[in-house]
Amino acid sequence: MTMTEPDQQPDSQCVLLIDDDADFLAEAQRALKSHAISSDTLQDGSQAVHILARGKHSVICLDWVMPGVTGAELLSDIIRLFPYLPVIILTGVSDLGNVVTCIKQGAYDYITKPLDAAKLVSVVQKAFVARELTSQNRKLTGYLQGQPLANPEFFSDIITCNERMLAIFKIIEASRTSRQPVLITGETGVGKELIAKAIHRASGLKGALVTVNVASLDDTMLSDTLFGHKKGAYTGATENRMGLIEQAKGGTLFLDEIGDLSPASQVRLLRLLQQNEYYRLGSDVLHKSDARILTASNAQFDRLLAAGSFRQDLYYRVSSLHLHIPPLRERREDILPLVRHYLEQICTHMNRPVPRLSGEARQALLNYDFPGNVRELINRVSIALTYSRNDILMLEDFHDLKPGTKRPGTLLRRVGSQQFILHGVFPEFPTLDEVEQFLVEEAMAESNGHRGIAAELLGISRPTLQKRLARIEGKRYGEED
Ligand SMILES: Nc1ncnc2c1ncn2[C@@H]1O[C@H](COP(=O)(O)OP(=O)(O)OP(=O)(O)O)[C@@H](O)[C@H]1O
Repeated sequence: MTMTEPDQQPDSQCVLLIDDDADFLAEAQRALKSHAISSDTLQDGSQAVHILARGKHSVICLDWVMPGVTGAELLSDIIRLFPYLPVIILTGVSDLGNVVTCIKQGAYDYITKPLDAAKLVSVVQKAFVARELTSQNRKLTGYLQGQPLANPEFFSDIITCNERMLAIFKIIEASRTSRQPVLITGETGVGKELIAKAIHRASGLKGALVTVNVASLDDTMLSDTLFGHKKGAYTGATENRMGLIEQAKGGTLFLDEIGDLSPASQVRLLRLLQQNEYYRLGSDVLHKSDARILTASNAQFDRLLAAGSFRQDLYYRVSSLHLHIPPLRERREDILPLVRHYLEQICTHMNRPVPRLSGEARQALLNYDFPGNVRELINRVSIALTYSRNDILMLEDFHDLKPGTKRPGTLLRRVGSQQFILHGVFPEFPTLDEVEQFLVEEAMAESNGHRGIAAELLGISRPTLQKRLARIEGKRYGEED
């Protein structure tokens, strides 16, 4: 039997210390506590499995030599029942010969007695990270094997049916309990800020999501904005001011455009990430920060690193997890659902009926590269609606969009494990009539309005096409079939 992994990792990182020596347990517990690591102790190994089954602990420290149930016996039980939990063996120097055996058996690491407090803390901290990575890997493997999203509501404001985007959602879900920094990259307008919001939502952190665009701030303004200042720190600092880090307490600090940080600001950010500590300007009182740090940039970091304009150590720090959002031209199946979504949103706002798209306009939108990505798409939809009061948006309403040639395969490609591209064209499962109208309009667009060619493409006679076109026109103007 293997105990299944609890769905979520424990909120707090808690160690279970198992040793028959009460003094050793007290000393180890004190050492961990001084680094804000909580622990429970057990002097008798016979209760260990029962307690671990509650799922509270993420790391175990286990004495090798104990009366009753020995460390060796317990280790094999723990590895069999809780294979995802790192076990650190506590052993005397004279028993070092056993270490090879227990590491081979699956123990994570060992610490020798008498206790070296710094060593204990450092091995336990590493084990927490290992535990987190194992947990993320297990979840990811499950997802990639086809499990659906467990919490689609985290991503409800992101319109997509693209496989790479869905994989990013799954990574966010799998790492939702992590407090490590995340770097989000991608071209301008791809939705990096929306992804940051989703990460914050998924984290369940109670504090706020505080966003700062660091590109517009020089070194002093950045320090002032992030860390705050003490009254009198500089001319004009007439009041104490709390920094945004403090506002993000218990929450998330999202630093946008970090590729543009000056060298001095990079050093400040590195220090904050390494030590989770900072001083307000003009103050020598040290403040602690527990805000999760997310960063984003549309820069290409390999170039910045090669040019030496971005510190390598900072890059490694901010990119514990690196999510790259693909541009819209690499996920064309998202274009029409996004157009429809924003048509509906803007029309609701303008209190007008939602127009349809002509086949030509639809084809041109599908073929356009959108260098400004979703932001540009929203602008184009909004401008088209401003120019056209008709109940059908024509190609001419989308300025500068050239009718392109159809990309082979785009419309029929399978996306995701259960979704077809049909969902990329129709918001809901379409009726036969809707599919027919779509195909007729596509054929007319493809043939540049030549009815003979369109009829041939559709495999019907010209008079039949004529009838269907008349029916579509009739519907458009509210006539009965
Ligand atoms: N998949 C999506 N679904 C719905 N709206 C989206 C999607 N992606 C982006 N948007 C919208 O597009 C606009 C731009 O998105 P966002 O600000 O998140 O992009 P960004 O990558 O952070 O851009 P920049 O690098 O310029 O800051 C926003 O209005 C956002 O709501």
